[in-house]
Amino acid sequence: MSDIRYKRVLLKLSGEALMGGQSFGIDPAVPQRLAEEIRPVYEAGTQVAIVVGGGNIFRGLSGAAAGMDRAQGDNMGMLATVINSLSLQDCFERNGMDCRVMSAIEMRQIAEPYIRRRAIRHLEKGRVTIFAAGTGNPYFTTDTAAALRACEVNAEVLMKATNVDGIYDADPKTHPDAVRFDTITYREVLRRDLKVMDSTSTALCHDNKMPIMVFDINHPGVFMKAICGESVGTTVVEEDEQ
Ligand SMILES: Nc1ncnc2c1ncn2[C@@H]1O[C@H](COP(=O)(O)OP(=O)(O)OP(=O)(O)O)[C@@H](O)[C@H]1O
Ligand SMILES: O=c1ccn([C@@H]2O[C@H](COP(=O)(O)O)[C@@H](O)[C@H]2O)c(=O)[nH]1
Repeated sequence: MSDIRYKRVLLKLSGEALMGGQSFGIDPAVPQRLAEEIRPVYEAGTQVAIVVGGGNIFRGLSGAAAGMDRAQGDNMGMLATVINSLSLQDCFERNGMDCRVMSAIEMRQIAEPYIRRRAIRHLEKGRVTIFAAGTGNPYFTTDTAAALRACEVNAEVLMKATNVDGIYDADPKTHPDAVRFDTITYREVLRRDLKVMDSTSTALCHDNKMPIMVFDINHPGVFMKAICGESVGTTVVEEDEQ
């Protein structure tokens, strides 16, 4: 294995991936596998911040499509991310990792409130630090929360761990002939309207020079490879880096 390249990263985990083989909720085997994926990185001393999605439980847009008030649905979606965060914390702790959950929406009995300086302190002490409840605002996504928190805690890279092995020229789930990029610029992701991340999160990363990597978390060892700077999916870069 090559040397560790990144000392502090923000890992965005798909909520949908937590379902495993189920159609809803959390398959306990998935947090366990994630713990096994993250532990070598934790033990190697890389500081790991995490944002997890909520798509396995609720998305505000789906609620709105069914006639619900959008902001109300988004609040439910943010609470879904808290459930996922607590599930991950429980599993990570059982796997010997120190872990804290910080919520963008105050719920002090079950999670610390998100305070940027405290978050950085947790990371400096080597605790896996999970940022729950998205940005705390409706009309956003956890991808945008991940971009925001990555910038706030001075992460070196935003790693989007998902169910696809990178960014394609079309959604590979609906276009089996789609072609994967090894690298692509932020502008190109936005221009082509590629949906692997929402445009707000891509723009935020671009404006703040936050590198993005997208890879398939279902490949064992992929997180450590990414931490070592190996090419494991797609990297989003500036024009002059291509
Ligand atoms: N051009 C593209 N390249 C790669 N994936 C794409 C593209 N367009 C759409 N996708 C889809 O984006 C999804 C990746 O994001 P993910 O499932 O992590 O979604 P999310 O909304 O961030 O997660 P969550 O489940 O937490 O709500 C894949 O399911 C993939 O099918
Ligand atoms: O800042 C945020 C983040 C999320 N939401 C709501 O939560 C769900 C789940 O997040 P995903 O990114 O889709 O996994 C999302 O659909 C929004 O409804 C939010 O309102 N604000």
